[in-house]
This record gives sequence, C-alpha cells and structure tokens, in this order.
Amino acid sequence: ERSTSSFSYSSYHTLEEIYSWIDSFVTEHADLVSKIQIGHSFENRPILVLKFSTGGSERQAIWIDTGIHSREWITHATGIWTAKQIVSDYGKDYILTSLLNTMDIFLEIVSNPDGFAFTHSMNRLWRKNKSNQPGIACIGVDLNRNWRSGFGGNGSKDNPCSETYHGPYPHSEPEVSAVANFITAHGNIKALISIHSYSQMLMYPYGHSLEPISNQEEMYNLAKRAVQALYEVHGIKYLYGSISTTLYVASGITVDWAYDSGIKYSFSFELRDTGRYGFLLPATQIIPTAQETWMAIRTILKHTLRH
Ligand SMILES: NS(=O)(=O)N[C@@H](Cc1ccccc1)C(=O)O
Ligand SMILES: [Zn+2]
Repeated sequence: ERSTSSFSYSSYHTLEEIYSWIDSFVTEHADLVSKIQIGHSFENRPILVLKFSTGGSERQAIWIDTGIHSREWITHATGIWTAKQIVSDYGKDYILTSLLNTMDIFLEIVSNPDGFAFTHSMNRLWRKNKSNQPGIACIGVDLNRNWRSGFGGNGSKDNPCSETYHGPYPHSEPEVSAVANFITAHGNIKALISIHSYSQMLMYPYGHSLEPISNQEEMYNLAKRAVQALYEVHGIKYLYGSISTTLYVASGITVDWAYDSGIKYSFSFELRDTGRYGFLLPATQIIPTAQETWMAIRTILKHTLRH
C-alpha cells in the first residue's frame, strides 16, 4: 500500500495488506500517529499497536483492541476504519479534539496475527492463536481465556482441543503477555475496549462471576447511552449489561483482567450480526458497522474524558 487512498475500507484484507496499510497510514499522519511493536506472536509475527498522540509524556490513555479472535474479521475492518475516523475527527469533533489534547489512544488492530493469517490460508473459522505444546495434538489457546482474572474458571476449558482452551497458565501466550505487559508498564490506561463479534452486545465485567463490579450502576448507564448512540445511526439494536448476566460465564477474559488492574471503564463489544451471517458478515456491512460502533466508542471516550 503506497498510500491509504487506494485502500478499500469496505473490503476485508489479508494480514500483509493490513500491515502495509498501517505503514502508509502512519507515514501519512506522522504528526498524530506512530507505530509501536509491543512484542511478537508465537509464530514470530510482529504485534503492532497504533499510538494516537499530540505530545506530552505518560498521558492518561485509552486502549482499544480488535481481532483477538481471528475469525471475527468485522472487528479488524472496524479497527482500520476507526483509525481513519480518529485522525479525521481530530480538529473537527470537539470530543476527539479535547480528548487527544490531553490523552492518548492505543489501537491494536491485529491482536492475533497468527490466527488471522490462518483464517486466510487454511481455516476461515479459526478462533485461537497457533501456539502448540510438545506431545499435544491440538493447536491454539483462546486469547480471551488466558488472562490472570478468574483464570481456569467456569467458561474456559483445560482441554487443548477446546475452542475455549485457557492455556497452560495465565499470560502463557505471547499475544496476551505483550498486551498485559504494555498496559501494566504504561500504568495510566483509563479505559479499555476489546472488540469481538458477533451478537450485537456491549458488555462490561465480570465475565468470570455473577458478582457486580463496584461501579456497576455507572457502567450500566454508560452502556445504555452508548447503545442508544449506536442505534441512532442505522437502527441496529444491542443488548447491554455485565458479561456473565448478558451472555454467559467466561473466565480469564481481557476485560476482567483490565478491570481488576484498575481500568474502571473496561468494555467488550460483540459487533454485528445476530447470527444470520455470523462470522461471515458480508463486506457491504463493514462501513455501516464501523460507523455505528464509532458512535458507541465516542460515548465511552466522552465519559472517560470527564470522569
Ligand atoms: N466473540 S465470541 O464469539 O468468542 N464470544 C466471546 C464473548 C465474550 C466477549 C468478551 C468477554 C467475554 C466473553 C467469547 O470470548 O466467548
Ligand atoms: Zn470473540
């Protein structure tokens, strides 16, 4: 990709196309965006994060990740569109402008590069990463079960052949430890948004237990406002609430670890649709999905900026 102007935001792309787009995007917006490598995957692919910053040092920041589950292609596509929206909103939209004048945004688009490459090469419905252990027949750990929060609990499996295999120990997976170490070292992340598909839900901790978080009321009301902002774009309805009560019990998940690490505004999205196409969402829905998701994300950013 020599320039992002020839990149189609309404198509799905390969890992190589996305990494190449990232380089062009950073070159074209060098005043606002930089590329950080926070680690490498099991198969030694770089793990890349876009940093949106207007300067300063150790500023409070927002973390957004997409693509933890490799088959959820709508999430990477939404991440790419969101990156473009952030740079075009800065200087125009008062929320993004005031946010980026005092805070940074980190956006990890391909959080599971090995799995993503595999969905293009061998198995479109691959979910996990590609790590393997000697003597074990099945490959891959579920990167949304490997976090040190309720690790190994209900809603995760210790069978390596399971789609929700939690891995041998917390943060055993390089794709998880890279993010956990980055966030811990940064120490000033105020909100975390981990984007999945599908089901059309906006959720917050906990997943590993039915116990309400301390700021449950605030999170419920914020999720309600975010879902309303999303609905107003294309009329798409989302459910919202805590993960364990809205969806199912799941242990070792990103947002529970984030919340327990002090990131009070930790959310997880399940994007379109509700099952008609599922993970095979047609590319014609990429931009409408990204547009409506942005309005929900913007609502969360606005609240974080003010609290
Ligand atoms: N995206 S999904 O189909 O895998 N569903 C997710 C649901 C989910 C999403 C966020 C936190 C906990 C659980 C999963 O990890 O099971
Ligand atoms: Zn997922």
